[in-house]
Amino acid sequence: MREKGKIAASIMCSGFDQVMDYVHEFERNNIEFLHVDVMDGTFVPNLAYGPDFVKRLRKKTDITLDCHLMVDRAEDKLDWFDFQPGEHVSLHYEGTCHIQKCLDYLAKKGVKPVIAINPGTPIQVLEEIADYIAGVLVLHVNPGFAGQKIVPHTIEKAARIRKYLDDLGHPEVYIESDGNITCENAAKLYKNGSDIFVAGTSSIFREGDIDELIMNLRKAIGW
Ligand SMILES: O=C(CO)[C@H](O)[C@H](O)COP(=O)(O)O
Repeated sequence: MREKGKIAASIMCSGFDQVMDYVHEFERNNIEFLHVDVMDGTFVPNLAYGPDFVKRLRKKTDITLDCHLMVDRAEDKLDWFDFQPGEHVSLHYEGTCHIQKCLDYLAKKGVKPVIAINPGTPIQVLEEIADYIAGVLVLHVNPGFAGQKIVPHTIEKAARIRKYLDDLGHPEVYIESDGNITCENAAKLYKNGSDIFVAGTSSIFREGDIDELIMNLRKAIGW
């Protein structure tokens, strides 16, 4: 039987003054992960949370952090965050020439290493690193900004990734979907094999009752 989908709430979508209010709502709703976007202004054309924010946030909540590093040369920056065992950290295939070394570094720290791939990156890049990853973060938008529209082919790309990982002998590697995860897109992606859903302005960070918004997304992903 297929497991229910999990939610990674994208804290970048909360506004600085509301971060902890949202975190408390997510704790009350048993949200599985807090997705923290780290942006360096070169890998993506935007700036977002840095190491101090990550270190403070982990002290304030028991929800598992799921840090998405949208940075160039991740190998120079991994030490800055003091990542803890059990946390999930995604690194972009496109952002470093030393991806295997970076993934290995995370695994040795007890962190779940996740590879992130942009919409235009072919799934075959997973072949050489499938042994070193716990998950694949599939970008359904070109990363950098909330509120974008899904790149259409990425919906079936999730299904191709699931099959590719299974064929490589890695059914345990999960798929996480990020970018324009509306309830409608989430339902299609869940059907195509995605396991974790980054919830941003398209689903839970919008006008309305937060419990209801979360429940609507949960219903789309097998609850
Ligand atoms: O990674 C991101 C942007 O690069 C955000 O986490 C995500 O896209 C926000 O969600 P939404 O697309 O629903 O606003």
